[in-house]
Amino acid sequence: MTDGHGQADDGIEPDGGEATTEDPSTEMAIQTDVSESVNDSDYTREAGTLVEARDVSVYYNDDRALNDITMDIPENRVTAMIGPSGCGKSTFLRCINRMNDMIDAARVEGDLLLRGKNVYDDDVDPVALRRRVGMVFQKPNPFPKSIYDNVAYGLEIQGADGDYDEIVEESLKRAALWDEVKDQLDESGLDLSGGQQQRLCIARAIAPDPEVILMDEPASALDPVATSKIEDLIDDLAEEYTVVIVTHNMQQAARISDKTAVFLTGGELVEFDDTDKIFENPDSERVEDYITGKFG
Ligand SMILES: Nc1ncnc2c1ncn2[C@@H]1O[C@H](COP(=O)(O)OP(=O)(O)OP(=O)(O)O)[C@@H](O)[C@H]1O
Repeated sequence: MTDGHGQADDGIEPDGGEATTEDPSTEMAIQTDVSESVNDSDYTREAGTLVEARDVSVYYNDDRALNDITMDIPENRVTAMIGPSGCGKSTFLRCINRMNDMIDAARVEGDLLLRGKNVYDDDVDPVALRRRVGMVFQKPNPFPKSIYDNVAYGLEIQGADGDYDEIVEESLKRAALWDEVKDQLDESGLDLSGGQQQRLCIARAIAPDPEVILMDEPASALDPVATSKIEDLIDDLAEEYTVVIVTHNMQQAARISDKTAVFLTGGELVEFDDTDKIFENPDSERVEDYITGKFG
């Protein structure tokens, strides 16, 4: 994000310190698991849809950042959100796991349903929700802890059951990092390369076994080789998870996503469709102009 709401390097303090919207320790605080209540279905929905936005608007104080967004995000697919800077992509992403709750000025209107349950209902615990909706940020933000502890940390503070060694190994494998780090699990996560750190953060997001993984420009701080690994990984992840990714890179959206949502100035969702359709034959002239680089 480029609008002054900060990167995680000033907020990641697993043993204390101020929480930010990009601080994974915030998401992982010990809470009673109310995931059952999130699963209760109050709504009918289209088969294959995991996340539904219904007339979602977001305001920061009096300024509207998102304008009546309605869209269905399919399960086990990669959905990309593209659009010019400031059009509300990150704001929308943060609606899905209620990270906007941490921004005092933010107010969300409308319904945001996960498996048919409005995540903004009073009986939904945002921290339990964030175990089901993991998040990976633009800049890799591992904890200043060992590789092992980076992945196990969230499990520990949640008091999660299970064999942590097994979960750590499995998460690192799913994040395509295991082979590179299996002999150095006790070494600091901060000593890894940027691309490895980002895959470590993905392993950390996977460890609690979420249903959705939100990614906010996960490769924009990485070199082309590391970016390519992350893109391959995203493709693999979609076999098990629903991935929603914000990217500034249109080629990346075209390469990795099944669906693309185009947000334009004013926080408007102008078109949402199969990625091929958006890039080859969009309905909206404004989308065509954006895709072809006429503005934005
Ligand atoms: N914490 C905040 N407080 C006040 N305004 C905010 C905050 N976060 C975002 N905004 C405003 O909301 C609008 C949408 O911002 P958002 O970061 O969601 O856009 P974006 O499309 O993700 O942008 P970028 O591509 O630059 O990251 C912008 O006008 C931005 O200035």
